[in-house]
Amino acid sequence: MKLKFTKMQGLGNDFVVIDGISQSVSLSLEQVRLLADRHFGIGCDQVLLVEKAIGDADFRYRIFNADGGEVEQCGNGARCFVRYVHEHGIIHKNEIRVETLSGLITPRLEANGEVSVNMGVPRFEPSEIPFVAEARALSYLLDIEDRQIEASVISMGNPHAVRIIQNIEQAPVRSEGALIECHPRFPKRVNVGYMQIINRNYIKLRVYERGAGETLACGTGACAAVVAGISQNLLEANVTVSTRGGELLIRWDGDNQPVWMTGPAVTVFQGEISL
Ligand SMILES: N[C@H](CCC[C@H](N)C(=O)O)C(=O)O
Repeated sequence: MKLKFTKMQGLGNDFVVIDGISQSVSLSLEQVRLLADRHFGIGCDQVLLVEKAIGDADFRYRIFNADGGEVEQCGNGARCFVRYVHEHGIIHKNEIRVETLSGLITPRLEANGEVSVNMGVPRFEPSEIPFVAEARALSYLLDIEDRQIEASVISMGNPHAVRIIQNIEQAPVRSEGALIECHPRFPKRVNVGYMQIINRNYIKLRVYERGAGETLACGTGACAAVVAGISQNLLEANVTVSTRGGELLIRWDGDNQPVWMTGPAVTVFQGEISL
């Protein structure tokens, strides 16, 4: 099967984007892993599939981690998605409605070239994450090897554990993140964010992503970290999130309000691969 693809990135979180509308695409777990492989394939953190909507939205947006697993949501990918369908002339309106496994999101191309996305309402009930816990709490203690660590647990459609740390450069992102990702209290595994609060409108964040490892940026991780900080009265409604790949603007007005994310989306190159 020959597949046309477009390589894109949002703050260094990189994607192979495939048009599943003009091409008939059916990807096995092994084929996704090959596309994502940085030595034997194209290389990316996630593979994004553009499909016709099932309902009355404009598109369906399918997301596969580098390990081949299909997941519910991807924030940086959503910005690249709207850039992709515009650049390929598939649609011309600036705000689009996109179905994901976790519900509808509305990415919007801004006049200044950035992209804003309504990422939906965060969820906190353990059963909605999913997370094994007696009751909902602002943070939880997890047994990791010979110690206990504290984390907030939030869903942005996909599951996130958020740790508050004092020094982002010394955060045990890969060693501890890998242990939390597969912790038995997360039946579907979890993305693990390490947040250093600089002030009430500025944080630094690193994320060990489920199914991809540490990435240069994680859009849903930025949303989850800001929600965790605001929920604990540590942050204001508008927060700049500094990631290793650059800055995201996140806004959340609390309670049942949606989280808004604004940031860049860049096309790197196009190509064709034989699978
Ligand atoms: N690794 C995530 C999916 C990609 C999320 C991330 N790339 C983003 O920008 O939100 C998960 O397994 O839920």
